[in-house]
Amino acid sequence: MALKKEQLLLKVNSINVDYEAANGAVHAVNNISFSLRRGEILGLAGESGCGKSTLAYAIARLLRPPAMITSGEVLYYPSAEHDNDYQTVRKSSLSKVQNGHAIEDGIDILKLSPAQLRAFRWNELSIVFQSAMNALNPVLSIGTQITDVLKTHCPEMSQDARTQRAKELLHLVGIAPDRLRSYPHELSGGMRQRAIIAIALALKPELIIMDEPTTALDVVVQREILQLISELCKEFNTSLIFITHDLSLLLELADTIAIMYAGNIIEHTTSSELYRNPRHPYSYGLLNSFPTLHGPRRKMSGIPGTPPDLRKPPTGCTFNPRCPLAFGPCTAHVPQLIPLPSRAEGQEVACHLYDRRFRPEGPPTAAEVMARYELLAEGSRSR
Ligand SMILES: Nc1ncnc2c1ncn2[C@@H]1O[C@H](COP(=O)(O)OP(=O)(O)OP(=O)(O)O)[C@@H](O)[C@H]1O
Repeated sequence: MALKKEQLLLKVNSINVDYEAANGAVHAVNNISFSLRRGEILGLAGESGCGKSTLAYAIARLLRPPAMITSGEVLYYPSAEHDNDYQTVRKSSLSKVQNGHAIEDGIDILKLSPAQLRAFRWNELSIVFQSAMNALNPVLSIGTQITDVLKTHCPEMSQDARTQRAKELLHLVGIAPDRLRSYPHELSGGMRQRAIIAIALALKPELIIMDEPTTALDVVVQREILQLISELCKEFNTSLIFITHDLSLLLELADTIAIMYAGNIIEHTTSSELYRNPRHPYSYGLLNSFPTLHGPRRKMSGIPGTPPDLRKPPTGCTFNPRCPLAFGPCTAHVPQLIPLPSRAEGQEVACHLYDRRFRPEGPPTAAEVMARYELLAEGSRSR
């Protein structure tokens, strides 16, 4: 999607990640490119194993062997303005990360040295992992865990100022500041998740990555946490990459959604556009695989079949063996993620059905896609 320069926070260019294995490399992320605005909440969705975590961890430089980033760049454009409280800290962390490069040119995260990465993490980017609730240290109070982050990254901050900041952070995430002395086991699941979010926000990073942060919580608490995340991102203009296989969550939280399939982004658009007009047959199937709380009732069909083996993905479009609308070009050519010409919001789709060279009559209607899915489902039931 085209962005004004000052809005741009992250630009991922043609990133590829493989997992090396004795029986062949797993192509977990395949030539993915996208941009992220300041303050944007981007949801990454797709079935288990499609590469969501690998992509996010590649951006954060958290992958370890056998994972290998084989090519690409991840350009980061931090804001030139600094929050008053953190002016000195950010200035010094950024100058380490920049290493003489102008911010306008972007800083390639993939080229940062270990020392630069240390300055980059927490200050510029923080991460909330899967099963984050268990990431808290059981033998340290919540307050100590927050002040430890501040101590490591803002050594010049006094103990009193750190405690004050920890109280502010707890208040921000809806935990009473007197809980500073509580240990993780004394907090409910939802409160522990809030504490994790407080830690992620401690140094006011520009970007947070959250990988399935709410899956262990019940639905009501999950909604409360999502609401909190959304409010905090808006308040601080923080960008968020939120990973989940639960598309219904993303439709409520995210500004934009990238749907992944077998290591590729196959559709990238706004949440509202995806909900109203999914374009890729896979997005359509995914949306119709779960009930939504709002909007018109959809007939649920699911997507018959399973994702491919990423060591030997099918030729052409990787979704073609499961696609109810696959036709000639789908097995022969790899579709590229390209903007739909008529879409002002920059909806991008990687599907030959939208390529007039292959389908001069234009893409199928939603009713046509649905009818084909039903046929496919009937076929797989009768087998
Ligand atoms: N250490 C590893 N060695 C080999 N293959 C791996 C390794 N880790 C992940 N993979 C493979 O890489 C692909 C992408 O995995 P990844 O965890 O990124 O997917 P995901 O979409 O985040 O899945 P989930 O929703 O289940 O977390 C999968 O096919 C997975 O089997």
